[in-house]
Amino acid sequence: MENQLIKIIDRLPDGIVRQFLKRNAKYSSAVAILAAGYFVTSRLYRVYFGPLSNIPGTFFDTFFDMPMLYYNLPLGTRYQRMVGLHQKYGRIVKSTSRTITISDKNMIKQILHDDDLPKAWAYKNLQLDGHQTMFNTIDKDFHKTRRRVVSPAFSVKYLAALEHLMSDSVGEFVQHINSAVDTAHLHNQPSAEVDMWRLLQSTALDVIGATAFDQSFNMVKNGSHPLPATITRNLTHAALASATKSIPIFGKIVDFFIKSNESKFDIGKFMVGIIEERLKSGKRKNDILQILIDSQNAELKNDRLNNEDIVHENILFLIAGSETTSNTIGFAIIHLIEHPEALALLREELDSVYPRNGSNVRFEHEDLKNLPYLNAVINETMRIKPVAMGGLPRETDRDYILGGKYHIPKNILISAHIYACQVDPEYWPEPLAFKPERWLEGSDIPADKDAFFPFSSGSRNCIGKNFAWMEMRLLLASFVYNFNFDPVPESVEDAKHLRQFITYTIASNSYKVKITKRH
Ligand code: HEM
Repeated sequence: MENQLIKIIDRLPDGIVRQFLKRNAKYSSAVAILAAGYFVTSRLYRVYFGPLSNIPGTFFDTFFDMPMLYYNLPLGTRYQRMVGLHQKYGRIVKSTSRTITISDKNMIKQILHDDDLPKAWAYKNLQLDGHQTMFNTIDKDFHKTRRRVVSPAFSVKYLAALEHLMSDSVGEFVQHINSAVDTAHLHNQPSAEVDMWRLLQSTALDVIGATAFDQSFNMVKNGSHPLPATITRNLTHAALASATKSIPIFGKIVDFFIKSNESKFDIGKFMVGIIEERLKSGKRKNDILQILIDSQNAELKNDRLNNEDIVHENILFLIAGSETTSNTIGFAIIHLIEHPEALALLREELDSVYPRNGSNVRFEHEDLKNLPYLNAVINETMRIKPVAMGGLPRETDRDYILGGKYHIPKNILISAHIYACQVDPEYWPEPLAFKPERWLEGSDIPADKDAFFPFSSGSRNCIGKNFAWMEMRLLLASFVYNFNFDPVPESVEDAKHLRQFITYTIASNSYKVKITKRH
């Protein structure tokens, strides 16, 4: 041991430290042994007597406190491990010495709704250039003010005024598929092959562009736009940087890679251009941006959003409001393909409301919102394919009693694992089966709505919930009503490989279907 230590010291560059260590090699080895002993003892203490020692979990996780990246390899699969831990240890599990995850419906309600614990520190990693938004702030006062100012843009009444913008984008989506089928026929092919996953993403981006600042990105028409592409890239970089920053050299390499891959597109300039144009024109428009701009004349100073605040909130809407809805509808379509009996029931319902007369139908949300089977298909999809698959992390801001019996100290991260809760067999019979009928009145396997949190709960729940419902109903109804569809064989395979990156998605980001027109 002593000789080995001298060898190591010999490799160090000349200097006072090296000379000192060499002369005192004997003492140094004693110090090293003591340090190692301290490390092991303190970790063992943490496992068996630490603040979370009464919570079940693996010895390995608590002893080593492995960084998130370890379980995130291949990227986007951490949620699988957490689900596995819940299956093994139950509804409350320790995943590091300072983190627990819960899948008990009452505990989830307690932390998200009743006690409304603050969001965990990790959300700060999502603050692009350190800028706070309604989503990523962990400051409760900031959030309360920002949410109050933005809320009118998502009220049911205001959304009704935005419906025509949404419907225009959905109309483009239907038109795009119609043209693809016509082109296929011209080439003597019976059906068109369309990548639904990407087309839905493009449609959702067009919807959010049109409703957020009256400017569709024309993604469906043109296939790309630098703004959403840059935002996705920045976000992926932020997530990667946050997962690797605690690993010294690797973190630096990732940082270098990110800097050298930054997009040339200036999001701020693009967005400020739109805001300034609106202010200069003096014209009011019915979109989300107008509500944010109006805040600049608010009586209270804190209620006024400057241009930079508006840019960041709009970026947030693009992120939070696109893949969330498009992936949910993508998964709904996959489930309907796998369950032809459910597809037939949905078609029957839509056909009964809009009798087929050969002309193009423009769906009204007022007619769709109360359709039980349409709502059941979307709810059932959000139950087994929730957007927030990775969990919703909160942090204790005081010594805390969870579920009436677990003593949790301050500064512990508690993550609400909504997926594990939404497939818990005690709450949901046949938990992994896609059964829209559980959401229908009088069902013999009724949905346990208290164990269902797709939009979270409490003060930090999804502000875009009504927006999302309107868009998802319009999109799914239009597709199912107008088209027949079957997957291409590679896509059946693709759909088995899922990942949680920003949202829960298909790893290949692609799902191709063969489409024909229904009439
Ligand atoms: C199927 C669609 C959607 C689902 C399942 C969903 C789900 C969620 C969830 C679970 C949260 C809480 C996240 C957390 O605590 O970390 C959230 C927050 C949020 N969502 Fe959604 N979302 C959807 C669509 C949308 C849309 C369309 C928009 C906007 C146009 C939107 C905007 C937001 C915003 C701004 C927040 C932060 C709210 C706050 O902290 O006050 N979401 N969403």
